[in-house]
Order: sequence, then C-alpha cells, then structure tokens
Amino acid sequence: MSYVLNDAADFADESADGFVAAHRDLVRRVRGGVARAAATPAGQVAVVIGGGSGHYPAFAGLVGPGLAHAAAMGNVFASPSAQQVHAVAKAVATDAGVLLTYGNYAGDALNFDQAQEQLRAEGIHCETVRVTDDIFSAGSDEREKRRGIAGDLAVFRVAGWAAEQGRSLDDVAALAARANERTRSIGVAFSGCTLPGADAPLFTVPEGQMAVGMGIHGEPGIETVPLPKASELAAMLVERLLAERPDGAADRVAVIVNGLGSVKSEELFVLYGSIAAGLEAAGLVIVDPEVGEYATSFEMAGVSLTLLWLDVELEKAWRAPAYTPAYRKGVIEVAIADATSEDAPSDDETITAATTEEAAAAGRVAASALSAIHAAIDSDVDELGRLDAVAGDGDHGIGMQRGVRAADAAAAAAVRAGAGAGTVLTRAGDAWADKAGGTSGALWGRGLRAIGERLGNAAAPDPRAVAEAIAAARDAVQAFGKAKPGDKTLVDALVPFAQTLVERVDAGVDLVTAWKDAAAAATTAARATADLLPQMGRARPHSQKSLGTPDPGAVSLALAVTAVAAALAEHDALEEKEN
Ligand SMILES: Nc1ncnc2c1ncn2[C@@H]1O[C@H](COP(=O)(O)OP(=O)(O)OP(=O)(O)O)[C@@H](O)[C@H]1O
Repeated sequence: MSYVLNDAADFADESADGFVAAHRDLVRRVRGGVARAAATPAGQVAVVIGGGSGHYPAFAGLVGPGLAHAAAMGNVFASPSAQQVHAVAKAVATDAGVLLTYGNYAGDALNFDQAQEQLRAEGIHCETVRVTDDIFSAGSDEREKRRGIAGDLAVFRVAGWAAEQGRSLDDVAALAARANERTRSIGVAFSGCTLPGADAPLFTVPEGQMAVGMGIHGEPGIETVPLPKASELAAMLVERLLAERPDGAADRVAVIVNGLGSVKSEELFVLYGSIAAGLEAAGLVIVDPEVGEYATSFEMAGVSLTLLWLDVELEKAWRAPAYTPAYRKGVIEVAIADATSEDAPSDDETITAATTEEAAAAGRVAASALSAIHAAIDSDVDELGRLDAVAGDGDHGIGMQRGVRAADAAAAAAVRAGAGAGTVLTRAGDAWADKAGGTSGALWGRGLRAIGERLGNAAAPDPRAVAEAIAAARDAVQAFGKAKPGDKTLVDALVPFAQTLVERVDAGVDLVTAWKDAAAAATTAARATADLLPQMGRARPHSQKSLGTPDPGAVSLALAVTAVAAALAEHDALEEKEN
C-alpha cells in the first residue's frame, strides 16, 4: 500500500511533477508526460514510449540519451489518453518522424493508435511497435496478442539507439520490431499490490505460493505453485524461456532480471547467480546483464526474466551507452539543461459565445448534467474501483473521477464564456479523454464529443434532437471501441439507453420522463452484465472470474445517466416554478 499520498486522484500527476523536479537536468514536463530536456536533434527520429503510471522506471525514468525521447504518462495503471500521446509526440517530433513503442494492452493500443492517426493527418510520419514479450499472456501462435512487460527495456534500448544513429523511421521501426521478435519474458508473483488510496489489494497471491505468469496488473497466470527455492525458481524461468528460443537465434543473449517492486536487490542477485549458471550451462553467452527494477507494479513482490536474443546489430544497440534518470550505462555526454526550461503549452482556443440566450441556457443545462455525473461518480468511486478489481485493473473509479472532474471544469469554463451546448459538450469530452486516459476515458470523450457535435450551438435542442445526439454517441462509441452488445462493456448499457430514449421520445413523452425511462433501462442492462463473459479490454483474460460481477463501465454509465435524469427533473421543476 502507499504510505505517502495526498489525494489518490492526483497521485500520478504529483509523482510526475516531483520526478521532473528531481531530474530537471535531464527531463522536462510536457503536456501529457515528460520529454528529454534537450530538443530532439534535427533529422533524428523521436522515440515516444508510454503507458500507465505505477510501473517506474517505466516509463518516465527511461527518457534520455540512449533510450526514449519522451514518455506519455497515464494515470495509475491506465493508458495515457490519445491527447496525451499526441501532445508528447508533438513536443519531440522532428521531420524524421516519430516511433511510438509501448507494451501491448488494449487501452494503450486504442489511445496510441488514435494519436498516430492524428499525427499522420497532421503530416508527421509515425510508426508503431508494440512490445509483446510476456510468453504466458498468449500462446506462441498468437504472439501479437501477448502483453508487454520488462522486455519493454530491450525494445526501447534498440529503438533509442537506432534513432540516435540517424536511421530513417522505417529502419528504426524495423529494428525495434526485430528486437521485439527476439525478446521473451516470463514473470512470477509472490504477492499482489494495492493502488494508492485503495483500502484493499488489487489482487493477492496466497501466502507461501507463487503465481506463474501473473501479469503486472494482476492478470492471472497459468498456475499457482508452492514457493520454490531460488535455484529451483531460476531453473524454471530459464527452462521456460529456452523452450521459446526464436528460430535461427545465435548463442548471445541480453538478460534482464527485473524486480516487480518489493523484491530486494540482494534477492535478485541470488536469483541471477542461478539464472546465469543455467544459461551458461545451456551454452549461451550472456551480454551485459541487467539486474534491478525496470518495470514494476507498486509494492508487488515478483520477478521476471527477459532474454533478448542478439545479433550483431542488436548487440551494438544493447551495449551502447545511455543516460536517463533510471538507466545509466557507459559514458555519454549529456548537456545539462537550463533548469527553467518548462514546456507546458496551453491549448486554450477562445470560446465563442452562443448567439442567443436560449442557446446559452442549453449550454448551462449541459454543464449541470456534467456536474451531476461528477457528483455521482465521486460518491461511487470506490465501488467502481472494487468492481473493476474483480477482473480488471481496479482503476475504473479513479479514471472516471479524473475524467469527469476535468469535463465538469471544462464545461463550467465554457459556460462562463457563454457557450452553447455543443461547445460545452465537445470541450467536456476532450477534457475527459485527455485527463482520464484508459479505455473508458477515450470512449467517454468520443461519446460526449459526438453529442456536442450533433446538438451544435444553434438553439435549445428539442427532445428528438437530444435522442438523436445520444444515438450518435452510441454509434461513435461502437465505431471506436468495436464492442457489440453482449461483450460485457459499457456498450451493454449505452445501447438500451439510446434505444429507449429514441422510442420514448418518438412516443411523444417529454424529455425528462423519456430520459428517466432510458436510464432505468441502462441500469437494468448494466446489472445484467453480471451474467456475461467479457470479450474486450483488460478484463478479457479473466473471463470466468468476472461472472457474477457487472461490468464496471456499464455500471458507471448507468450511474451517470441516472444522475442526469435527476438533474433534468430538477431543472424542469425550477423552470416551472420560475414561470
Ligand atoms: N472496446 C471497448 N468498447 C467499449 N467499452 C469498452 C471497451 N473496452 C473496455 N471497455 C469498457 O471500459 C471499462 C474499463 O475502463 P477503464 O478505463 O478502467 O479501462 P481499462 O480496460 O482498465 O484499460 P486501461 O487501464 O488500460 O485504460 C470496461 O468496464 C468496459 O465497460
């Protein structure tokens, strides 16, 4: 658990700020993450890494010469938002382009892909290499589905080196992909971890047991066995990895023994001694081994072993010097940056006020709906986290809270500028996606933006326009996330919500009643997701575990629309009183 904490929702940001304050000579804060203090040299590909917070030194600690140019930093265990990735990439991009490279998780893929699309649309060359080193997260016939763990370091090192050689974007991407092809990891866990501010661990491992293949967010492994001796553990790790030796691999390997958070360096060295003996007995030559913490999971007790099967070029990259806050090797010349070089660009465009009082009043109603959602999420944030912890990564409450807080603030600012509903909602959607990150953050951002774009700012929308805007949000969310009803996602609540709203409005019912009925349908549907098996997102591999528990995203959506029903009713009652 975390002993040093202010507000859990601010933990990731405060930690990033402190990190930058401690390493001002090497890194600067940019919107969405951190970048090298020095600008990317002209003509050099920028390597942008990233992922959720809670895995230090992944990812910010790996920014610097010989490694990444910048890291997009999401909230605790949540991917950065597309806006974050985009902003971070823009801060370091040159004409040579940007390589996005990160561990393969659903939320990260969704958000990094969206950022890539946007960067390309702006004329910035951009390629992606997802790290898929965790051999227990999917079979060898589905390697593209595997997750990324400590093998991140191997791939990032190779990408960073290739970029600094002045290679083209295609070459940097090809070499990073080759490194990923030849990187394999296996992890074991002895205990779980507790997210900052949570009152219970996100996951646990029974006392005296070891979970083989457990992921860094508690994703279940392949088996739980009694805790072995270090030498037996080393033998098991070596044996499993050697069984996946890539075709045509030579005998030289880079080795990473990674501690997950609370395994001491001395323990890691005990393990490494046996691992090295095992690898050498198998005829391998170990090149520049790394023993320490490279991808952690708060106080999780666990270790992983990574092998990067080297060829001549990969070995050059692996042995090259590097100098980052958390990873230093060889000798490298680093220009000490000006301690004041901050770079936090503001993207505040001017808000245009609505043209009529009626339209501005609709903007205020939209903002009050967001305030109502904010209050509802605030009061259920722990419960949403608990639901998500059953089969996901426990961050759904925090993620929703960060998103809705930002959305509420953006909506209030738009209202102060006299904006109509369209502007209020698109601004709120962008702020939500930006601050929440994660899968649901991106989806809520898309959904709110779709509503805002559909409603526009022209006049007070009638019930039919509202129902059509909600249907547009449903379509946008489904088009983006690709989930269908029955996949156990928020779509299971959104679809009946939109459908009931359209039907009730078509039947001539007033908006407040129609919305209330639609919210009731969403609530029933969200509860019914308890009987479903998840098909999308982080919860997918936990299918069976989540039976009996409703989908957190569906529950939060139902909560949100129910809160809006109450706000609309209150607004109507007030208006009647005034008239
Ligand atoms: N493809 C999808 N389409 C629609 N909803 C989805 C999809 N994937 C996940 N979700 C919803 O997102 C919810 C989880 O949101 P959350 O923000 O906690 O993301 P996550 O899966 O933990 O990923 P990450 O932590 O990387 O962002 C799920 O309960 C589900 O309702």
